[in-house]
Parts: sequence; structure tokens; C-alpha cells
Amino acid sequence: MPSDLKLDKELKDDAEIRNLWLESIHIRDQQQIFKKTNEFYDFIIVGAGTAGCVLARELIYNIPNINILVLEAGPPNTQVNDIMRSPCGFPSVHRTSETDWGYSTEDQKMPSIVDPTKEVLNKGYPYARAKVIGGCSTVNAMVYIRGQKADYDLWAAQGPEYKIWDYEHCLEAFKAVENNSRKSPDEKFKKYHGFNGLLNVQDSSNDNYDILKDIYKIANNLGIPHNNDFNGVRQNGLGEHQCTMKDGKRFSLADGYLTDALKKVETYPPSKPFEIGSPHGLSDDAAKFVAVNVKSFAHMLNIIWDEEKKDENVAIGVKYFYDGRVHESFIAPKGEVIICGGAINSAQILMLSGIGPKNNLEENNIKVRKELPVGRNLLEHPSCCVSAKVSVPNCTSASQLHYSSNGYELGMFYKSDIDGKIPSQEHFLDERPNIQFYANTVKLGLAIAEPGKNEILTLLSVLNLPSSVGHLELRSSNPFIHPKIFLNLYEKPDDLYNMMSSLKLSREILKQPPLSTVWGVKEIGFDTDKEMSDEDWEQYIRKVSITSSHPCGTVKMAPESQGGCINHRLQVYGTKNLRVVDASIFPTIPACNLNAPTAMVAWKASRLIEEDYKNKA
Ligand SMILES: Cc1cc2nc3c(=O)[nH]c(=O)nc-3n(C[C@H](O)[C@H](O)[C@H](O)COP(=O)(O)OP(=O)(O)OC[C@H]3O[C@@H](n4cnc5c(N)ncnc54)[C@H](O)[C@@H]3O)c2cc1C
Repeated sequence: MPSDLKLDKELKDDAEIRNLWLESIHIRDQQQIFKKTNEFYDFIIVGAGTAGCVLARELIYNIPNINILVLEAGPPNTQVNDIMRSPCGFPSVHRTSETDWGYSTEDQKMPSIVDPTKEVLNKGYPYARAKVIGGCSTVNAMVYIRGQKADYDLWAAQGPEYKIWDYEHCLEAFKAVENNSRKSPDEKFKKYHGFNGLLNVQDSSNDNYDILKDIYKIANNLGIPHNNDFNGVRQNGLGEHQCTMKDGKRFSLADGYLTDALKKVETYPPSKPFEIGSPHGLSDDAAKFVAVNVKSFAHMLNIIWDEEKKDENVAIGVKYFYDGRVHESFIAPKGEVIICGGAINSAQILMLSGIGPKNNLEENNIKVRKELPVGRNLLEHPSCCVSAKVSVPNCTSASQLHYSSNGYELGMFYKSDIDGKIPSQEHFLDERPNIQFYANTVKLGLAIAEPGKNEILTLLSVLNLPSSVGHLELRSSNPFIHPKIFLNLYEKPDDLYNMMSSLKLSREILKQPPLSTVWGVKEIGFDTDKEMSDEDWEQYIRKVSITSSHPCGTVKMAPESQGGCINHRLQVYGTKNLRVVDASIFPTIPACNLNAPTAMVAWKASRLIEEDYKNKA
């Protein structure tokens, strides 16, 4: 390799890598000058996030005599430090450049919902996506929620073959992944939970602030029922979220699944028709090797296709940037390339490999191999809050925050009013709630303006069943250049009015004693002398809203005629040996945080892949 291409092994700065790529490697790569390795694997998994970790472990323990390569663009999780492990460190960890892709959404002008003759602006903002072993499960808020029965029955309603995705089938997978440590669970709880999986889930070990306990009382007085299991019979009600933690510390899918996968040592039959390196230095005994080879700082660039079978789009390997140069690894005869890069990157990888919308590919000079609506169905949960100052000193200060508190313990699920009015008692009892409400002391929204100066209470509403749909598209054929992300939040009227309804309820809660009396709570950002018009609300919502960092749906699992990119077995249409397994495959967004459903999808995918592998001659 020419010395001018040599990168410092420790170099992790994306900008430098990107420049180097632009200046030299890209050109040489086009001329096919890159290092040839003779690495063959049964499965190449791209992305060691929530899905990639579960998949690697489940495949390696269920299919005998295989080897797997896992490529992860980010650092190893040995770099996961105490702050990332500590639940109370959550609000800062997803903003670090070391472990985040650094995406931003695009500014978007659109017609106002309230007065379509006017234009409104959705300002673009940073969009957290983890770049580290464990993916977003290493940086997320650890709330463990799975969604509602109706979410998955909707996936299954797409055709008879989609039956495998109905709630009953998904529940089996949720339980298989879960290791719930609730003390003395009753029979009802046992019916909905698993106790032998590798993902640790626990009740909060943290005692709530007194101010949050008073919110419980107020909500109860308003007629919101109590719920001690949001993943059980029904989701609606008020209670505490369970969290993906063990002994009060963050527990990622890498901790549970990848660690276990790396313990697997295979004995290879001598007849195995390909060479294999000894990735973890076990070469003393040539017949044995660690069966899962994980490479961190390994950025996949695109898929290698079999050029002899051009029309069939047969994936035979991947190209990736690692240790300062471009490498390629191939799959064995029955093997597969499985993309687990998350909802933004999986779509980008497919498009860079020639699979996606024709116009966007052609404008970036990428040869179209298969035209599919990749990136078109970008779904997200918008969230918005009402923040308030609290006049009792030190009642929410950091000194009181427990190490094991993620700040998101208290939760409430209810249905909002589609006309934008305060929800009534009927809404609180509705069994298809569309709002997930958190009360916490995290500084969000307008409260950010005065960090550290005030005691803050934040009432956060998340629109769990939004109608608006965004999309993403390539900005460049350069794999290191970020795609354009358009979220289209509140493009549809019902999203705006549902959010309005929930925020009105938040303001109502803040007016109730003892919040308004004992705690001296005063909301921020509202003119109390003036009635808010719908137009005022629209302005407020567009200004204060953030996302939940829950992108999904960009490589939709659906019939091709219905805008699908992959079939019910997660195979990419018009290709061979290629699947996508992560949050991008969700046809519709479930009413929950997305870590648990993504792990569930990966567990189910492992069974489908195993079946197909065993059926191949
Ligand atoms: C700040 C934040 C808070 C959240 N809070 C919660 C919560 O409380 N509860 C919850 O359930 N969910 C939460 N989520 C969402 C949830 O964690 C994610 O939806 C889920 O982890 C997605 O899993 P995934 O496998 O699809 O993708 P990811 O976990 O993002 O994994 C994708 C992996 O692929 C790697 N990758 C991508 N492209 C390449 C490439 N070209 N080459 C090599 N590797 C690549 C990435 O670096 C990443 O590690 C949160 C997410 C964020 C960001």
C-alpha cells in the first residue's frame, strides 16, 4: 500500500477520514486498487447496534459450524465509560462526537396547518444516531417499552405470509430476548414477560422526587388509571417505566448479546472450502477459532455484487474502510450479507449499492440495480414539552439525582383529542393511546435557555402514532457524506392537533395544587394573560419540538406493490443473499421506544435466516 494512503491507526476523526477519502482513496478504489484479503464468512453483519448484536449471537448459537464477520463503524464498547454506563449520564452521552454520527435534519418550510396561506419553518436540528458497538442501545434513555398489540397486528395484516409478524408471534420473540428481574411477578406479569433472555430489564431502583410523586396524585385525580406494566394487558395509564438496566447500570445489547456471541468457539471441519484467519489469536489450535469476528472502526462502503450474474443482483461480499484502507470480505456459498446499520445508514448503504429511487441514484451517478423506494418511509415520534420553573430550592437539583436514574421513570399513556382540546376521562381509558407522557427534571425545550440556574420540571409529550411521513435521500455517492434527512414533522393536521391537546393537558397539570401552591411552579414560554390561539400553538410546537431519536421504516417490510423494499422474510426485492434487519424494516411505527421492538425483529430474523440456511442445498 502506498505510504501516502497510510492512516494513523488511532485516527478516528471523521472529517480527516472523509478528506482522505475524497482526495485519494475514492479514485484508487474506482480503479480497483485495494487490498485483497481472502476472507470468507457465512454471514457478514454490517452494524453492531441493537439488531446486529442480537442477530450475531442468535445465529452463532443456532447454526453449527459457521463464522460471522461483524463490521462496526464506531469504536469498541471498551470505550464505553462510566458516564455512559450510569443512567443519570444519559442526557449528555448521545451528544458526544466520539460515538455519534453527527447527523442533522434539514430545515423545512411547509404550509401552516392552521392557516395554509402562510408558510412555517421546521428548523433542522441535530439527530442523534449512535456510532459505537451496541449502537443506540449504548446511548439511549433505556426505557423498555414494546408497543401495543395493534401495532404488530397491523404489520401482519399486509398479507397471509405476514402472519409471522402478528402480536402473538412477536410476543414470543419479545419474551425470548428479555430477562426481567421484577421481584415476585404475578401470573399476569409472567404471561407477558421473559426471564431467560440476555437483555436485562428491571424496575426502577430509584425513588422518585417528591415533586414527581405529586404529579402521580394529580394525574390520578384527573381520572388517569394506574398501570404497573406498560408491556402487559394494556398500555394506557400512569406508572413507572421498566428500564434496560442491570443493578442500576445501563445494559446494552452489546453487553447481553455480543459479549455472549464472542464466547462461542467453533471447531471447523477440515473440509471447509475457504480460508479463515484467526481473528482473536487462537491460532495455536488451527481447527478452532472464535466464530464471530468483530471489527470496530470498520465503515462499510457498499455491497460487492457478482458481476457475472449482473441481472440477478447477487450479493457476494462487502467493501469497507478499515485501518486506513479499503478492504473487501466475501460470503461463503450459502452465506448472506445482512445490513443492520439502523434506519438512516441501512437506507444509505442500499442506495450507495444501487438499490433505491432511480432519480436520486442517477443524480448522484450511481448505477441503478434495482429501483425501490428506499428511504421514502421515514417515520419518527415527534415530541414537545411544557417546561416550568420550580421555586423550592434544590428540589430537582443534580445533587439529588440518583446514579441509577435516567430521569424518565414516570410515564403516562393516554389518547389525545384530535380537535386539539384537553383530553377527557374517556381518552384516558382508551386502549389505543397515542401519547407517551414523561414528567421529569431533565432540561428540555425552552428550559435549556437557563441551564443550571433554575429548578426545572419538564412535562414531555411524545406523539406515538403520528401520521406524517418523512424521507431521506443521498446527498452524494461518497459514503462519508451524510444523507439529507427530511422529517416532515406535523405535516398532517392530526399530528399538530393531537400534540396541542396533550400540551394543553400538561399546562392544566401545572395549574393544579400542590404544584401551583407548595412547589410554586411557573410555566415558561407562555403569556398567561393571553389565550393561546391555534396559530400561537402551531408556532410554539414547531419552535419547541424535538424528536425522540426513533427513526424507522426507511427499508419498509411490505409487498413491493405497497411501497415495500423487503419481503416478510426481510430479503431485499430483486436481489439475492441480501437482507436488512433493524428498525428500518418497520412498516409502521410502533407506539413505544424502539429498542425492544428492534431486538425482537432481530431475534425473529435469526430464526428466518436459520431456516433458509438449513434449506439451502
Ligand atoms: C438519544 C436516544 C435515546 C433513545 N432512547 C430510547 C429509549 O429510552 N428506549 C428505547 O427503547 N429506545 C430508545 N432509543 C431508540 C433505540 O435505541 C433505537 O431505535 C435502536 O437502538 C435502533 O437499533 P438499530 O439496530 O436499528 O440501529 P443502531 O442501534 O443505531 O445500530 C446501527 C449500528 O450500525 C452501525 N453502522 C451504521 N452504518 C455503518 C456502516 N456503513 N458500516 C459499519 N457500521 C455501520 C452504527 O454505527 C450503529 O452502531 C433512543 C435512541 C437515541 C439515539
